[in-house]
Parts: sequence; structure tokens; C-alpha cells
Amino acid sequence: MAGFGSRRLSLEELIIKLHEVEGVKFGDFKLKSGISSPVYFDLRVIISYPDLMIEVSEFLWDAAEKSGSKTQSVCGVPYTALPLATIMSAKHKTPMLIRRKEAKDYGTKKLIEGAFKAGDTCLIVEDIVTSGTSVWETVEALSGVGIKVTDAVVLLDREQGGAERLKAKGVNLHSVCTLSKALEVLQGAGKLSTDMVQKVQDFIAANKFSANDNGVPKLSAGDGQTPTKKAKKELSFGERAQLCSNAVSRRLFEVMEAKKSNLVLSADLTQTLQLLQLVDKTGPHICAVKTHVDIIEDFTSDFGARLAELAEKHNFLIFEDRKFADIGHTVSLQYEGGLYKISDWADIVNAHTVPGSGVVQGLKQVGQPKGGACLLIAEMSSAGNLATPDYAKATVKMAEEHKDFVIGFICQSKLASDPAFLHMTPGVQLQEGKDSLGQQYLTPNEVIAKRHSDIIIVGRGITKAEDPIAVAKQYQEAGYSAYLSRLSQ
Ligand SMILES: O=c1ccn([C@@H]2O[C@H](COP(=O)(O)O)[C@@H](O)[C@H]2O)c(=O)[nH]1
Repeated sequence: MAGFGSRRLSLEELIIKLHEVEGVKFGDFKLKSGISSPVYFDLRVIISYPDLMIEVSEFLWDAAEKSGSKTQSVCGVPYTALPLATIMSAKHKTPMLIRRKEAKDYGTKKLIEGAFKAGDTCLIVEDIVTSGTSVWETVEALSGVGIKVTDAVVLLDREQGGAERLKAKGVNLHSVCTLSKALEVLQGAGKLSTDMVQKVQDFIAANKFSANDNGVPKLSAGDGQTPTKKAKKELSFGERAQLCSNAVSRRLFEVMEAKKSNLVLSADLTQTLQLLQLVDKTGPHICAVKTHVDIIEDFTSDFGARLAELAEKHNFLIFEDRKFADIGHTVSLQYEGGLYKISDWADIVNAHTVPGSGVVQGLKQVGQPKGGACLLIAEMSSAGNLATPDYAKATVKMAEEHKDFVIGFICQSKLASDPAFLHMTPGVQLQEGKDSLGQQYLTPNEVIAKRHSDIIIVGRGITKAEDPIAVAKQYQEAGYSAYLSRLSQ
């Protein structure tokens, strides 16, 4: 029995209901990437409408049945589709599997929960498909434990190329509804103007995904270029955001693209007010601020909240350059507690890899539930540092083993090929040079255009400038134009 009494809703009624509860909205929405979109989907709202949840689950089940696909289990793509898969499983007595977004650090370390054996089949359940990446990540996690996936069901296919990308990888996507159908029904019901329908159609046409030879999604932006031609081109920050499974790296790439800034301000000042004032003034030009909280002489417990207010105001992230370098247990205490309670306010921290992977595990245990992420220090800018190429290589390997929490590197040049990893480089000034204590400086162009790092970290180049705002703008322009020059190569 479905949710609304004994009568099932028709597809048209379902679409209107989803519109009524604001699961589908039309207007002018600024996406995180900075792009304006005339349509916005937030199907998470349906968890507040149990009848609608049941109805949607039944539509999904019907779509799977109609396709003729047979399955031994269902698995929802985390998180919105989890309750939908749960209802399908309970109603149709089909076992469910749960995909963890990250393996636990303790106990069984399972990525897939539930009872299964290699060779079992599973149907993927998803609320909305755009590029198909989330569905594919779930397919990969299931395949990793020997489960076969050939089919996926989705409530809404945005028709941006996700179905084609999945098909190319051997997964058939069955949708309850397409965006075209939703537009048609809502227009017919007088909920949408012809003008808005046209706007949405134009937006979707201009923002389609295609698959390159490696199956990496690329926004084709309606430019008609073949995937092969585009595959050789470097991905933009916006495109790389789409490839990130970690929310912090995705956000940072989006902020970089939206603000046209790959500049991190190293706010190495010792007085709170001075520091916050500098950050407020330079905020429009930076993608993140980097702190050394332990150099602040008048530190008070509201420091993190005050900095977070500025981060919200100017849309940047907070990176505490704590350089953790101890055993896992100790770093977990240093990160969470003490005077500074870093995990409460820093989006990003960093760690030396010399202690081994325990340092990452200790930080992850604290930071991951709070939405934090970590950079690994693979190379340093100081003269005579002991980081060898082999050390950097081993650091990259450690990052690859903890991709759910490690989002990139502190380094002097690009080290890893995975476009989701960020490379951040300190030791940057407008002129090459050094200080009296071994710090070595490279220029923004050398770091970004020649060494293919992503982000410049600048401290005294800005903090000691006579006009820090004007100079921050100069660094922003130098860093970003070096990045653009790389893109157009
Ligand atoms: O290898 C490294 C790692 C970190 N840093 C930090 O970056 C800033 C650089 O400040 P400048 O004033 O621009 O020299 C500083 O906070 C360092 O602790 C680095 O320089 N090198």
C-alpha cells in the first residue's frame, strides 16, 4: 500500500506534490560554484513527509520492476536515498546494504554493511542524478567487495549526461521522472511559465556532462568539443570540485572558482584584533585564511567563532597550520582539546607524515565527524629541510590511502595526479628571495604556472606590506592569472 490512502498517486500528481513541498524550485539560485541556476532540487525535504517518502519509494520500486532487472539487494546512495532504499527493502522483503562514505578506523573497517557474498547482485537507489558520479562511487564500493551492479533507479534524472556516463560503464539507469517530464507537468498545471521552462532547458543544455576516455566527468558546457580533445586540457577548479568526494575540498575548489582566487593569506599576527581586522579587509581576495593559533598572545576562547564569522561574511575557509606530528592518540587530543579546540573552528589542519599513518587516523577520528579535513606536508619551503623525493612519494601514498579525510598537500610543486587533491605552496612573494632564517621564496607564476601547484600561501608579503589590501589583490591576480594561463595551454 502506498502512502496517500489506498490510492497510488499518478506520476503527474507526484511531480506536483514534490513541487509543493519545495523539493523542486524555480527562480534564480546561486549555486555553491558561483553559477546562477534557474532550477534547484532539494529532495532531502521529503523525509519530512512520510506519505510522500512511501510513494516515492514505490515509484522507484516500480521503475526497477518495469526495467526487468532482477536483484538480490538494494543499496541507497548516501544520504538522501538511504531512507528510500530502507522503505523499498522493508516493503518488498529485499535485503538492504549500506555503503559507508568512509571505512571505519576501528573494528571491521567495512565499507559495505550488511550480509552478502561475492557474486551477489545489488540495485542502486538514488534521489537525483546529474553527472552520475555519486551512483558510480557506490557501484565502485560494491564492486570492491565482489557485488555485481548492472542497474540503478533514480527519482529524477536531470538529463545532464549522467545516464549516458553510467551506461558507458555498464550501469543502466532507470528514472521515475526526467527533468523534461517535470517541466512539462508543472507547465501544464500552470505552475511554470513558458519563459522559465525555456530558461531551465537552456541551462541544462549548456551544462551537460560527457565522459572522457578515463570516464572522468567533464562539463562540456555545450561547446561541441569532443571528449578526446577536452581530455588533454587541464581541468578547471570548478570541474575539479565536481570530482571531490570530500566536502571541504569541494567547497574550497568552488570558492576558488567563484571568487577567482587561489590565494591563502597566512595571517601570522600575534594580536587578535590586528589579525581579525586584516582578515576582514583582505577577505574578498582570499580563498582561505591560514592561522598559527599558538602565536596569538591575547587568545580567548571566542577566537574561532569570530574568525568563522568573517569566513562566513567573505566566503573563505579556515586552515590552522598546526603541523601535527605525533602519535595518533596525542594528535587527537591536541586537535580536539587543550586551549585552542582547533577542531571546533578550523576547516583544514595539516600534519607531518613522519609519525606514520597513525597521525592521520588520530586526526580523522576527531575531525571527520565535525566536517574537517587535512593536508599532508610532503615538502617544505625552508632551506636544508630533510624532506626527500622518496619522503614526498610516501606522503602521497598515505594521502591516497585516506582520501576521505586527506584533501591534498603542502608542497613546492604538484605531486599527485588525482585532480581532487589540492596542492598548496608556502614560501611565495612577488620576487624570488629568502629571509634571514632559511625561508625561500618563489613567485606566484613559478609556483602555479610552472610547478603546477594550485594555491599560493602568502604571509609577510601581505602582512608587512604598507597597503595589505592592495597587495593582497595583487597576489590574488598574480596567482589566478598564472592558473588561467595553465588552463589555456
Ligand atoms: O614549508 C612550509 C610550510 C609552512 N610554512 C608556513 O607558511 C607561512 C609562510 O609565511 P611567509 O611570511 O610568507 O614566509 C608561515 O606561516 C609558515 O609557517 C612555510 O613557510 N613553509
